Amino acid sequence: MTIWTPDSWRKLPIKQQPTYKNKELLTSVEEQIHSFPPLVFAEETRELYRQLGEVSQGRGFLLQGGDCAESFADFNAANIRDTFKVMLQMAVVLTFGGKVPVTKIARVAGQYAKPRSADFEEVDGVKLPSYRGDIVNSFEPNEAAREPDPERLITAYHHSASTLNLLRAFAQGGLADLHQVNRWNMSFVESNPNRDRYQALADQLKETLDFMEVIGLTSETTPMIKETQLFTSHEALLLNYEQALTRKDHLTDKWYDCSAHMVWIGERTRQLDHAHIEFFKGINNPIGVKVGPGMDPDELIQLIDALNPNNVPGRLTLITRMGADVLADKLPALVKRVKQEGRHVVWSSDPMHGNTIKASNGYKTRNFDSVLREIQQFFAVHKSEGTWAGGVHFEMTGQHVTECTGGAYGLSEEDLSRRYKTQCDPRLNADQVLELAFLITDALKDAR
Ligand SMILES: O=C[C@H](O)[C@H](O)COP(=O)(O)O
Ligand SMILES: C=C(OP(=O)(O)O)C(=O)O
Ligand SMILES: [Mn+2]
Repeated sequence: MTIWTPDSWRKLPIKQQPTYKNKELLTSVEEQIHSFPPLVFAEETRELYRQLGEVSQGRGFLLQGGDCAESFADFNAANIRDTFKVMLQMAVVLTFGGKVPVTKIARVAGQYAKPRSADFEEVDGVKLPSYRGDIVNSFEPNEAAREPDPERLITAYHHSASTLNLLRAFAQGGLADLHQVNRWNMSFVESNPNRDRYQALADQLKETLDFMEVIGLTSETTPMIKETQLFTSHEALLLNYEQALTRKDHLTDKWYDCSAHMVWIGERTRQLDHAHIEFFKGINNPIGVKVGPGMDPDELIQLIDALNPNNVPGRLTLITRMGADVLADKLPALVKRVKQEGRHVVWSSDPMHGNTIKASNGYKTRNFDSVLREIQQFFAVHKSEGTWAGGVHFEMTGQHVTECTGGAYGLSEEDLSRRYKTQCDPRLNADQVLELAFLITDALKDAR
């Protein structure tokens, strides 16, 4: 048996890594990042681990969401604030409507690296190396911009640090006040074409807050009303970056990847004998793995054995991304087997990545109804298997983009060109994703 070290992954095959021309510069960048402060503190990560342990036992629900790919160009206070706001709005709806504590993890402050289906892509008739996320190369459609640049690792680190700094300030500094979140939700409901479906829940929430106020549970007397906790996460794709931020925690003498509270392995890099699985074995963060339609029950058990050999609740989140038409066929066997073997996992549904389509006008998109259908089926499967549908994982933004079709405003394929801003996959906009939160509360309440 080999001994795990933060760099033991380097001996194994690895997919989806950029090829840098300047290796010396790369090494020097890795050393610099290694000397930088960690982005998160191990103790916060342990708190998330504990909460996910509760989720795995059916006593909580996980809400994870954010950009497919954060971008350096969109790095500003308004974007960070709007992501924070919409996460909170959804969490309040799910907590109140589903009557269950909600753990919030954003895809933020480090979600910069993208695995791609192909090494090359065609932009306006020109064949170019694929864009692999701002931490690797530039979205600009020209050959020079697409060259992987090691300095981008440092830029990504600094952007992540300031993003996290602002998120922490928002979480503790008053922006998370429940009364405020409720006002945002009321205004969402009032202007929504489907307001009749959402009004009752919004009214009940308002009445509850009013009642709490009357009996003295106010923002002044009750810190829980005005503060919140938002954890960070990203796909830990570039293992050199993750290694540079992996630190030994002196309280416990254990290794933590301090680039985010939670990190996950993508669908394209979860081969059992490859580098990503090796790296994840040794870090003590709560971790996730994407599980696509190609997964079979034996392989899943081997994956769980590798990543959570001691079967600790909270350690492992399985993020299923099957596609609305495939889920009913593929998920039950996986869920049955994991249950039969008594493995503690958080089952979370990513209803985005199995439902990506190309619109007739060429845009990569997803339809609101397919997304909703995948989530509903996810709940239905867990209901019939007697397991807990533990969470949802969205690609979303607080911005009013037009990247996914459908929703209350009936976005059509023709609307996509109006505000199609994503640098990778299409995100649900603030209205669409909040609508989903309202629409899944019944399934959540029923599951409970
Ligand atoms: O976010 C996920 C992947 O990076 C993305 O879906 C890949 O997209 P592609 O198939 O266009 O490469
Ligand atoms: C790359 C992603 O997903 P998957 O690995 O499931 O394709 C993603 O979450 O952006
Ligand atoms: Mn994506």
